[in-house]
Amino acid sequence: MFKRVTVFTYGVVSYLVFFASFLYAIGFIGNILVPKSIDSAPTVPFWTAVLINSLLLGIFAVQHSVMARPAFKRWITRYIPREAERSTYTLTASLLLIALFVWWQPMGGVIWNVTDPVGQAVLYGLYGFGWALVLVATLLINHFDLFGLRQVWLQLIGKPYTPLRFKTPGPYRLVRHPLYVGWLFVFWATPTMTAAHLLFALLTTGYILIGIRLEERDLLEAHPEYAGYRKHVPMLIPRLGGKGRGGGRIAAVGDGT
Ligand SMILES: C[S@@+](CC[C@H](N)C(=O)[O-])C[C@H]1O[C@@H](n2cnc3c(N)ncnc32)[C@H](O)[C@@H]1O
Repeated sequence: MFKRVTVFTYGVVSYLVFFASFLYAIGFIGNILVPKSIDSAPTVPFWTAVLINSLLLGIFAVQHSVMARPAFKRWITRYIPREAERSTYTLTASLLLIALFVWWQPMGGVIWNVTDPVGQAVLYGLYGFGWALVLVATLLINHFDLFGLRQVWLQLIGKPYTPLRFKTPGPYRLVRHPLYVGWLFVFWATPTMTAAHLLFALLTTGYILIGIRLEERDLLEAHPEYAGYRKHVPMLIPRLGGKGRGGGRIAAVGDGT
C-alpha cells in the first residue's frame, strides 16, 4: 500500500508541475503577465543568445523524442515502476521547460510588428485558439493518460492498465495531428515577431515535423488501422471542402471500437 500511495503522489506532483509550467508557457510565449517572457530585454550578445536558446530547445526536443520511444520505456521500467513511467516523462519535460523559461535569452530585433488593433486582436485570437486546440486535443485522446495520472490512479485502486485505443474524434477527422496544429498557432500567431520568437518558432516547427515521423512510426506498429487513416487524412492542413480522399468518411476508422 505504501508503494502504491508513493507512486500515486509522485504522479500527482508531476502533473501539478506540468500544469504550472503549462500555465507559465501561455504567458511566456504570449508576453502576458509573467516577469520574464520570450521577448524580455536582451542581456547577452546576439549569437550567444542564439547558441543558448538553440541548446535549450535541442535538449527539450531530445528528451521528448527519446523518452517517448517504446525502447526507452522498456529500459527505464527496469529501474522505476511501470506505472510511474509516464509521470517521469511528464516531470522531466516540465522541468526542462522551466529551465528554458529561466535560461532563455531574449534577442531583440523585430521581424514584423502588427500595430493595427484589428490585426492584433485576430493574432491574439489565433494564439488563444492554438492553446484551446492543444488542450481539447489532449482531452479527446485522453488527457490524464498523456500526463500519467491515469496510470498512477489505476495502480492505486489495484486495476490493470489498459492501453489507449486508436481514436479519431472531432478534429482528428480533419487532420492527423490537431494537437501539433494547435502548437503551430501558439508558436507563430503573434503581433510582434522578434528574433528570439522566430528562432523559437522555427526550431519548434522543425521539431514537430521530425516528432510526427517518429510518432507515426510507433502508431503504425501499435495500430495496424493507422496505415489506412494516414492514407486518407492529411497530416496538418485540412483539405478544403472536406471532400477528396480524406473528409469525414475515413475518420471513422478505429473510432471507439
Ligand atoms: C502529444 S500526443 C499528440 C497526438 C497527435 N499527434 C496530435 O497532434 O494530436 C502524443 C500521443 O498521442 C498518441 N496518439 C496520436 N494520435 C492518436 C490517435 N489518433 N488515437 C490515439 N492516440 C493517438 C500517440 O501514440 C502519442 O502517445
